[in-house]
Amino acid sequence: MSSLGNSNNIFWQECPVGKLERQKLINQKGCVVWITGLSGSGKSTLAFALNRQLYSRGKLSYVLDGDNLRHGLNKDLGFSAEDRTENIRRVGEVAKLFADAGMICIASLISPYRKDRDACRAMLPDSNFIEVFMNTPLSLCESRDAKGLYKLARAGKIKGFTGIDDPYEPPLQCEIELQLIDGICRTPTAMSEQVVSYLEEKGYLEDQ
Ligand SMILES: Nc1ncnc2c1ncn2[C@@H]1O[C@H](COP(=O)(O)OS(=O)(=O)O)[C@@H](OP(=O)(O)O)[C@H]1O
Ligand SMILES: Nc1ncnc2c1ncn2[C@@H]1O[C@H](COP(=O)(O)OP(=O)(O)O)[C@@H](O)[C@H]1O
Repeated sequence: MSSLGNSNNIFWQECPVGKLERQKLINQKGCVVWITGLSGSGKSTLAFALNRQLYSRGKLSYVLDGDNLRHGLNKDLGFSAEDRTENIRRVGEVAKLFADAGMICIASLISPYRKDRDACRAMLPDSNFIEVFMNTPLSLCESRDAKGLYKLARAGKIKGFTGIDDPYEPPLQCEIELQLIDGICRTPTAMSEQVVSYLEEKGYLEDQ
């Protein structure tokens, strides 16, 4: 390829050590676990619980959390539709690199637009994109209000807050949906175990 996007005269350089070799070396299979949901739905909590459980099993994972990435890589982005799309695109590209390195990459971002999540899925070969939908009702997210942002959004002090005056498009089809059972939210550990079981079932935790 000699031209791509805004860069001209660039050529893909094939690395002599491939993904399969890297996976064999670290004995795991690279993939992306993409956690989407409203603010306060429990994305970061699940991401960190999963990170810990995988670590305990000797599997290396790394969390790309929306809040944290906005302190660095994405510090130039706000919350307009365009900026959110660019935010998700960049994190999708980074997650793809982590998965290519052989890591289990856990991305936890609101990622409110379906087309942006689907674009990230399309970046990953061989269905190595596992979308986890935190289907926590807005009323519960708002009652938690861990950062006080819903209160500010309701008071009109934050404009364009997801779920209040900005859209959230739930997945139409996702690999895992985590929701209340009989109106009760399960523990982060229980939710994380469900994700680990899925990874196990699909062979992501098998020795390579
Ligand atoms: N307007 C608005 N809407 C939604 N969220 C807001 C907004 N302003 C600030 N925040 C804080 O930013 C965190 C979400 O960042 P993300 O990068 O995950 O958002 S997005 O995927 O680009 O929509 C989100 O963190 P989480 O609560 O962890 O989801 C909020 O703390
Ligand atoms: N499974 C859960 N059960 C009870 N409380 C939870 C659970 N998951 C998250 N929380 C609490 O909800 C709040 C928001 O969680 P957080 O992981 O920060 O959500 P998000 O990353 O989606 O904004 C935190 O105070 C957290 O302790």
